[in-house]
Amino acid sequence: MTLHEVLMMQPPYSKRTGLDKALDKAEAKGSLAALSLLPGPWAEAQTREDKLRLLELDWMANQEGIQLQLYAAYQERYGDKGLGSNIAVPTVVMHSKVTEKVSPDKEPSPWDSAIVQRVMARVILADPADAERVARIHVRKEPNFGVLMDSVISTTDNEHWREQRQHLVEAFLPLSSLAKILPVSLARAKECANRLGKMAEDGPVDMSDFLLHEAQAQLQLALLGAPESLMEETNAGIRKTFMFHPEAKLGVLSNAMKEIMKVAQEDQTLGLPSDGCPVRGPLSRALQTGKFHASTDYGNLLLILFAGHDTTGHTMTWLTFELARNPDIQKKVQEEVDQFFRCLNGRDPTYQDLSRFDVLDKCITETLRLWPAVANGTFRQLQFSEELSGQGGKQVTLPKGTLVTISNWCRHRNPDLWGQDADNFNPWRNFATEEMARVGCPMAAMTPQSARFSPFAHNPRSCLGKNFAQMEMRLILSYLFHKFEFALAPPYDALADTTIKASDTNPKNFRGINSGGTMGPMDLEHGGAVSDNERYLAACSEILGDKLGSEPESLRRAFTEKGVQPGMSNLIQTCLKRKRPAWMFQTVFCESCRFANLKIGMLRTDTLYESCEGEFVSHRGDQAGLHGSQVGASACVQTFATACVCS
Ligand code: HEM
Repeated sequence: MTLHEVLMMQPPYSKRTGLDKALDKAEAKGSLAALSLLPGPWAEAQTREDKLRLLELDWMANQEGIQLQLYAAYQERYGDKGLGSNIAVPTVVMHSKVTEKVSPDKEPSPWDSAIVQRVMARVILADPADAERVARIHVRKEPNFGVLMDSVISTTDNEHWREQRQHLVEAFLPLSSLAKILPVSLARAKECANRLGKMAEDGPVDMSDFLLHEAQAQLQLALLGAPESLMEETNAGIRKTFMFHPEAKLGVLSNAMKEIMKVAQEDQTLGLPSDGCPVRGPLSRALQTGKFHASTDYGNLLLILFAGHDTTGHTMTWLTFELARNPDIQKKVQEEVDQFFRCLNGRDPTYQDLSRFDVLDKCITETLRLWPAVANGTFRQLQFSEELSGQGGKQVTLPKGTLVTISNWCRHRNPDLWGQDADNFNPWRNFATEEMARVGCPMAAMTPQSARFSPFAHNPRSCLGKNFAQMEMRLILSYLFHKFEFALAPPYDALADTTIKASDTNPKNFRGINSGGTMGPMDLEHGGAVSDNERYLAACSEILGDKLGSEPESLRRAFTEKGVQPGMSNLIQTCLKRKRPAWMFQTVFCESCRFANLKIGMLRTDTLYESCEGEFVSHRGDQAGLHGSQVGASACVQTFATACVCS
């Protein structure tokens, strides 16, 4: 099993055991210093109760996928530059931490890490100049992607990042790699248009699911060189696991990874440009030839299976959604793609041909602005102290180690940067030259970016897969808009003329759900919001007052009628009374298959407090039938279950 699969067994809301202690520790360690330097909700939190409520709301908003909208509401309420205000928020983070005691007979190593929760301050950088500068010079990541081990996206060691990046980048070179694998991508794009035609015969199609499937297919077939049968077998299962779908099955993701690794190891026809043979499945080849530790290869495959499909699938879904809402623009795209195919006069497009698009380019760029699939942008931890813009234009100095989120959401939606129509889809807006992608030429390697726009993050730690994403999106979308006209089916048709605002904190309204790292559309057919949003609504209304209209009042009444006091502190206290054991993980690597085994250990919460200084880990292992004997107070952790995929 992968750690991601184990996390899938967690309840939607973590048990808040120890939040009080964690807050004490954070205050004692100075981890909340940024909260007094920048505007934000903390200044209004008069009592300890208020502070705990803020932390609980932040956690719940995260679980609901609405955290960025909440931050936008904070910016409008507490900052003096609206969505352009740098603010600071208190938050509960999940950080990976090298564990000293995970195995008594073994020295700690970077990949023996546990996921720990801490209370910390997070700065949301929204001032465009500050955002760009910090992204470019503070390359060090926050350690919040522990599930991905020490992969290129997650490593906090800048040298290790550089080595991986230099090695993997060859698979994404526009002319020497992508142009060579385009025929595989193209064949799948044609197939996808046929597939949609058949599906549409039975009525409306869930385009989000369809496009996520196609993006996963493109990734496996073209970049990883996997056989079609393996792709079809694993596609849906991998996606369900990543989205914590209720039908997701344990072991599906790890078995798929094992099979894909096997192909990468055994298929002699795979090649990178530098191998001097035809380029095929270049990314699989790159994953095999890096000479990195197995934890790095494992993390990179896991990362690529997720980031390589989810981002692109969501971007294409948002684009289709916006064109369905804007039939005039859709018509212009259709005219352009029809003309594109006419010019080809029956031959297949090449990579260079993709440079002919203009309207489609503009629509993709506008989609990346309005609905940035990676809406969080990037998470950094300051490598040295940094001066940036505070309230009233005053410069403030943030200490080294401060957590900084260079969020795309607020900068991409800021009317001061984009005009009063910032919440609307307008591909004709005045994008700067450096914001537009150039696809199909050597310049395609450039990252589309500016101070106000960074859908793929800023260089040097920008997206590695952007060139592939730009290529596959143009292929898929040109075939789809050549063949089909898209309209919104019920219940989505009700959204035809609505403006979806960046700071709408009501989880019941249609919105982007930013969960698991990417922002996809809310599913109106299967219950809408993720979970439990009455608690979120009540907490949100306590903190943002009238932001949610009258609804919270009726909820409050409903709570009172049932004899339940609304307010998060009750929930926290209830959890505190129930002392539950917690879980810890260690991943070790099999000598023969270099693949991961996950060891699952159980911790006593009281022991954990002593050993981990107020940090806590909690998982619902008991619900997954992973019972083990509880260890004595003297030992910190006992490994009792090993899930090996090499058998
Ligand atoms: C529209 C599609 C995509 C968008 C909007 C996107 C966006 C991003 C963003 C914002 C980051 C920075 C994240 C962070 O710092 O935490 C990133 C990193 C990354 N992306 Fe993408 N991505 C897309 C497609 C892809 C694809 C198709 C792949 C692989 C096949 C990929 C692979 C990566 C990798 C490996 C990194 C880490 C780079 C590093 O840290 O040096 N992405 N992406």
